[in-house]
Amino acid sequence: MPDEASAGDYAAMIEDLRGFLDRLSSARPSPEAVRCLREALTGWSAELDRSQVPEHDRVFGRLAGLPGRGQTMSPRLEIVETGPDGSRGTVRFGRYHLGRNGAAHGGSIPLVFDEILGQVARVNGRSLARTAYLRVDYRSITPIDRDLEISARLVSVTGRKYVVAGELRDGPVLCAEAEALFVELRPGRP
Ligand SMILES: CCCCCCCCCCCC(=O)SCCNC(=O)CCNC(=O)[C@H](O)C(C)(C)COP(=O)(O)OP(=O)(O)OC[C@H]1O[C@@H](n2cnc3c(N)ncnc32)[C@H](O)[C@@H]1OP(=O)(O)O
Repeated sequence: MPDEASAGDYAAMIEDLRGFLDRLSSARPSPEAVRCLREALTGWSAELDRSQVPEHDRVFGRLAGLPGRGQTMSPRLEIVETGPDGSRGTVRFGRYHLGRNGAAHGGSIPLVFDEILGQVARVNGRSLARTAYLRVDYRSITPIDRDLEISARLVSVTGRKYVVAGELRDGPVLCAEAEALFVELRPGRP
């Protein structure tokens, strides 16, 4: 893991990357801009090729406590309260997550539920738990570009099985709800 100072830089860089992806996905760049962008990206890919590491040494997604834990795969999730029975926070779907007509892409919603529900299972699990199923009901469109409330609560624990439920709300409007089963891995299972 990076030290505290460089973790701060890394976190800021991830925020920049989110902003970049939002702008890219809502832009209609000129051919010249596309050429320049491609050149810059090729240069950065070559630079990053020089610092590739095994999974357990990487930084992406492993900065616990940071919004989105320092990754850009799922929408930006900020946990504001967490405990053994659940957690709640805010999530913001950017323009990058736009499906159509102002609504977030349906596939981006399970991503964020897997994150918050998985964290609740992990707090309760003695060891790593994996998602066995994740069911999402879409109740109303999920708007992009504003903070939404998201919550997760532990429903039951039966042996290695943790059932966790969640809700995504835009003020009084229920956008989506989810239920997932996490199964604690048997010892020695990868
Ligand atoms: C900073 C870091 C933060 C990190 C925080 C990060 C949070 C993000 C969390 C993300 C987590 C993921 O996305 S994980 C990635 C997506 N998931 C996966 O790849 C999982 C793939 N599936 C598997 O590996 C396996 O099927 C498991 C581990 C889920 C279960 O296998 P197993 O351990 O052999 O257990 P098994 O005997 O099959 O099942 C145990 C019990 O669960 C039940 N069970 C199993 N699957 C199901 C199912 N789909 N639906 C209903 N019930 C099921 C069985 O009937 C049984 O019940 P009974 O007979 O005992 O009553």
